[in-house]
Amino acid sequence: MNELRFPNNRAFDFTAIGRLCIDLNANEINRPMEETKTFTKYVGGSPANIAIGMSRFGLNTAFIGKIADDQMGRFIRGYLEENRIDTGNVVTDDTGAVTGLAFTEIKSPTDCSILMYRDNAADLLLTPGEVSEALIANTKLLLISGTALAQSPSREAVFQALQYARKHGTIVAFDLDYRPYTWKSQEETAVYYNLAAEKCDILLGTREEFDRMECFEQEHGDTSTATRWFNHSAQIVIIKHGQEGSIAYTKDGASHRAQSYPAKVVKTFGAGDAYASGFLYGVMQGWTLEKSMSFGSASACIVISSHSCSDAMPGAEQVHDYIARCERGEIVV
Ligand SMILES: Nc1ncnc2c1ncn2[C@@H]1O[C@H](COP(=O)(O)OP(=O)(O)O)[C@@H](O)[C@H]1O
Ligand SMILES: O=C(O)C[C@@H](O)[C@H](O)C(=O)COP(=O)(O)O
Repeated sequence: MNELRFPNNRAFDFTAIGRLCIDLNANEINRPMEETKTFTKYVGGSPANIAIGMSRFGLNTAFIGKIADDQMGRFIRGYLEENRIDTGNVVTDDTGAVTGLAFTEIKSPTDCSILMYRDNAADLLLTPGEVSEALIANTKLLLISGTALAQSPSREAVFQALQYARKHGTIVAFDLDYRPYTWKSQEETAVYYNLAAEKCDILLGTREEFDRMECFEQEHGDTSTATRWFNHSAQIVIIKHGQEGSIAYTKDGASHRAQSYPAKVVKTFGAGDAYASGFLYGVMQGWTLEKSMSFGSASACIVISSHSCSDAMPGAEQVHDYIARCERGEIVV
């Protein structure tokens, strides 16, 4: 059973902290990057995608992050505002840092990769002093994301946000979102991931991401992962297994396995972000874990059947409709 109690009477349902970037998704799909000539620009960055998803579900959403003082940074701010996300805590960098870029290569629906350009990226320059205690105190659910832990000062900014969340009883979800870029070593990654994860109420990651975080542990496996984090603050641990679905554990010892829905896949990236927003939305509505996981899984299908991640984030009606169509056998792959 889900024992989480979200605080009442807060202006914001959801706040995400971390990366605001640009995705440049290949227009000529099903071919390698060497043969790709044109791209479509979207707002990207895993926490940005999740925040956009939450806002499309109708939640009052805010973002804490840092953008470059350039055309890309202004594009990101404008897109968040168009999507009714509060940008009062999105700071503009004044050091000449740039916007992180993710060029996506779509070789086939199952063979996708990302070429990241993240030298001197503005998002990693967020400082602890730029994290608003008032906003976190006025938020029901805070999302942190692993990549922001990769470098100072954004690493300290996330720990400061965690401290404010604990102080004010704000629930924290941690999407492990491990990206090899910007981390220096496996040990560094594991140490900071562990320090953050032990302070969080909900953990979401793929099996590979949990393995990386738990590289100092002897035992690897979904059950031992869940037990380990329940000895800290976690109430819910979700382990995602791609097309094989996902498994959720709750602190009372229950677990639930969700199958994925059929999808006409264009590209695989964006699945995790859409799943996270769908699942967290469900949990915030007080739905059962089963229903929340199904909603996340269907939301993931909608995004992987589309060209973008952020722009394709669905509204709630669209997700309910997708589930209904799957149940009627209308989506055949
Ligand atoms: N090929 C697929 N077909 C249908 N659903 C998928 C597929 N890949 C992923 N999903 C859904 O998205 C969820 C998250 O995907 P996963 O690949 O595990 O995460 P990430 O994108 O973070 O690596 C899965 O639990 C599943 O419900
Ligand atoms: O997170 C990024 O910087 C890139 C994302 O915007 C990108 O679209 C993506 O890879 C999403 O990945 P996933 O949801 O973890 O599959």
